[in-house]
Amino acid sequence: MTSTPEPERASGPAATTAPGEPARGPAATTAPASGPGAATTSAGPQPLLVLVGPPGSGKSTAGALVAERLGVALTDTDAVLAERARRGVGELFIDVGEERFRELEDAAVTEALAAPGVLALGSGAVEHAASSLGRYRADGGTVVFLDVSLAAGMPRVGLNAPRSVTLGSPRALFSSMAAQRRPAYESVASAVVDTSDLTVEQVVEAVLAALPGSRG
Ligand SMILES: Nc1ncnc2c1ncn2[C@@H]1O[C@H](COP(=O)(O)OP(=O)(O)OP(=O)(O)O)[C@@H](O)[C@H]1O
Ligand SMILES: O=C(O)C1=C[C@@H](O)[C@@H](O)[C@H](O)C1
Ligand SMILES: [Mg+2]
Repeated sequence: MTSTPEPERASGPAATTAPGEPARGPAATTAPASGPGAATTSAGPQPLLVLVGPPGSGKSTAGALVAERLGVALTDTDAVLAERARRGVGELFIDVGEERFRELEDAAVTEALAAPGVLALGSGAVEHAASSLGRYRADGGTVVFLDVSLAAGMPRVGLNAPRSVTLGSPRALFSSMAAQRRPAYESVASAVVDTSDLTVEQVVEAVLAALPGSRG
């Protein structure tokens, strides 16, 4: 049976060291894949944890550092799709259209949920992936919803430019997309980390604290 307990809300860690330079544009899968990363169930290997959340919440950046701390590989489904398509995900999305993009993304998510390490999902993947993430959690997996406020997220994704009269407001688009997806993020999450006022290093600590058996 799928159990979906209420997500814990992790409060920010009290003291942190200065953050390292956040990683940008991670490869689809970063080494190493050894060490404690091979969470395995009777159904086979699965990631130690999965990160979901809106653009700019830090899934790729914090995910790479969490994977490094755990000594395991990071799989980033956006990077997998970009590598396979030999172009950026934004470009792929426009070239093939959303329906085909989601098919490719669903396949990448299914594969990644059967591999060890840390998994960062594309922001839009969660709506299609809810049932597979439910099974992953029922098998003991950890899904962390990295949340971010509009005010903190917009500058991170470079969408804080003034409103364009012809194209409309990126802020309004970001806001309505985030609101539409929030229930999906919340429903799949075993823990929530609000990253709005946290450094990347604090986010990493909060994510590590959400792992079962953590003393954080
Ligand atoms: N806690 C943080 N504080 C400040 N900046 C951050 C934080 N987390 C991430 N960033 C910065 O925000 C930008 C976006 O981060 P990142 O690409 O990791 O987000 P994402 O959740 O993977 O987004 P997307 O859904 O678009 O892939 C990067 O420039 C990153 O350095
Ligand atoms: O928000 C979205 O729908 C998307 C976000 C990116 O992470 C990519 O997964 C893709 O560009 C779609
Ligand atoms: Mg990302």
